[in-house]
Amino acid sequence: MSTLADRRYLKMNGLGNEIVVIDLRGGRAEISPAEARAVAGQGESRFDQLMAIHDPVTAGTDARLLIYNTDGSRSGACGNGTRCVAWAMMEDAAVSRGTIRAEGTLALESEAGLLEVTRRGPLSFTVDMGPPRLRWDEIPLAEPFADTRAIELQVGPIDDPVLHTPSVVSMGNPHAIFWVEDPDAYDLARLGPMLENHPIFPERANISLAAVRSRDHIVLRVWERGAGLTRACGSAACAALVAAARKRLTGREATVTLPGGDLRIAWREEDGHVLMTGPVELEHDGVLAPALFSAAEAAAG
Ligand SMILES: N[C@@H](CCC[C@H](N)C(=O)O)C(=O)O
Repeated sequence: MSTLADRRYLKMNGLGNEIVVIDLRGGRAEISPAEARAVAGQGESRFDQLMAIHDPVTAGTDARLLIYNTDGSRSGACGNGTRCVAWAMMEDAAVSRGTIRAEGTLALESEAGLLEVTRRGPLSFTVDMGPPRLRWDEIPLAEPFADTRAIELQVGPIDDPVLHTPSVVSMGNPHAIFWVEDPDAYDLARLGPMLENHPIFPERANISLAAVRSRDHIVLRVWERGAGLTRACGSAACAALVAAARKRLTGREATVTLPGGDLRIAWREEDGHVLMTGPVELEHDGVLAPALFSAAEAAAG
């Protein structure tokens, strides 16, 4: 029987980015890709990202996060999900273990590094997403590019020239940002899978269409690696602000408007860290039914 069967979960969202939070502290095993897909495949526990809270490894941190996409793959970062985890660890009676906190910070380790989260209000959090990675081999790309503000991409079947010169940024996960006049004018459900799996991205990439409306306003739509079209992606919003500031299209602070709403992003001058502020919402809590996992176990042999 899966270690996830009968386990409590929280269904949350960050600007409509669907997040499931599961507490696996107490030495519980990591979730397998098949288990993640089994949870994602159910109506009630459907997610864009599953955030698994594990025991901390590094002294001085509060927890370690493992982040799963709908297709069972893992990601180093998830901005919207990290805010949801912080809410659960400060506010949910079970996950907070009786230490409900109306304010304060949490230090969360992800596979991409340390994420510090500060509570701003009952449903509002700021995540310090750390510095962006801008070198071609940090993103990573399959071949060297001296300047990642714009790379030349060979995309045979796409004839729109603006879709051949994305900016690329890693926020702990790979992002390609295509600069367009109107993100809604493109069929992102068709372009997304083609660009996500382009051979220049050996670890695939999150694909954004971005329009700069003013020095402090970007409009964004995102096709997420491993999850598809989502209503918001926090790390993509951070990547878009960094890329826009590097191209001198905006300053170092902007509101990023996604289909699910607004995030405020700041690229701090002093230490180069990117700060993301936005809301969370609890939709329901539930218990994962053992039956969810029989198919996953059968498939895993
Ligand atoms: N929605 C997330 C990012 C999710 C991770 C992504 N799909 C990946 O595989 O890198 C966010 O809010 O940052």
